Amino acid sequence: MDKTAIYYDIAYATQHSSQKMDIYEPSLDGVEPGTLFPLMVYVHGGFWMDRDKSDYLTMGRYFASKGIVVAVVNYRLSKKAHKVPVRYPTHNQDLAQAISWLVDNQSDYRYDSNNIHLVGHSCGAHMISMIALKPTDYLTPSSPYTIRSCIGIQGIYDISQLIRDYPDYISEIEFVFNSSSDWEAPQQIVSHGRSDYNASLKWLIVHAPTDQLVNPPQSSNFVTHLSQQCKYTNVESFTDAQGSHFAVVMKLGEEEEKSLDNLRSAILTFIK
Ligand SMILES: N[C@@H](CC(=O)c1ccccc1NC=O)C(=O)O
Repeated sequence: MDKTAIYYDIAYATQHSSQKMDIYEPSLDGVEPGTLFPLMVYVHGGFWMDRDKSDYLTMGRYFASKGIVVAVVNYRLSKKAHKVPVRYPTHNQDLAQAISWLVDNQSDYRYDSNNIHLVGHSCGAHMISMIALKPTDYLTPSSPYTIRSCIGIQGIYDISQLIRDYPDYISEIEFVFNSSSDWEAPQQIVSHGRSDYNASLKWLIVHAPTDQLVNPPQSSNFVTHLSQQCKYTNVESFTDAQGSHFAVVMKLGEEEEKSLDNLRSAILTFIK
């Protein structure tokens, strides 16, 4: 029996109804009292404008069944229908508020806020990387914390390059940004060095060669940037995953999806 406890719709801020997350807590059966689990913060993709935490229910349950607390975060989305536009970098600021909330409220849950792992898919990988490279620009918790690793999956890291490679995307994501200067150098993530807050931060950069929506050089170039410009010494690239841009993460928690066994175990080994 799956004894994962799921806490739905926990509000981490009060400016907007999207500022909520679902927290999956592993069963405490057979676990020594006082044990603190690692915390995975999962950030969904959807081009900063679509999708929802509820798509990741099986993924949350899966990693919780392996002894990880999982927080699947929603953030304000840039919707064309919004009267007051939500624009970049609001998404990053919401994610930062979620992480800060998790650090400050750790005593209510069973995770260790010195053992945080950020996982982001597609634009979510861009979001976690922005925060991990410049944590003090974003994070404001009042308690100590350590982000130990970042796992980017089918990530966007270089928006200018993405638009050069897929010119049609500009009309889709234009309204996410105030202007192109939001993503041109020097604001570009690939122009950022690291801040020296956490030199031992580990990176796992995952990209399936079968991704048709975001091309794998986004990831391989970011790996080079992290090692050469940022001088991170623990950067791993993982390309042994099969599936479309979204299938890789939507099916990640389905154990019957054998083609994702390698990725599941790579992530577990990386976090543990
Ligand atoms: N908004 C659309 C498309 C989308 O998200 C997307 C399309 C091309 C490349 C990357 C995408 N998403 C990244 O977060 C969707 O949710 O499927």
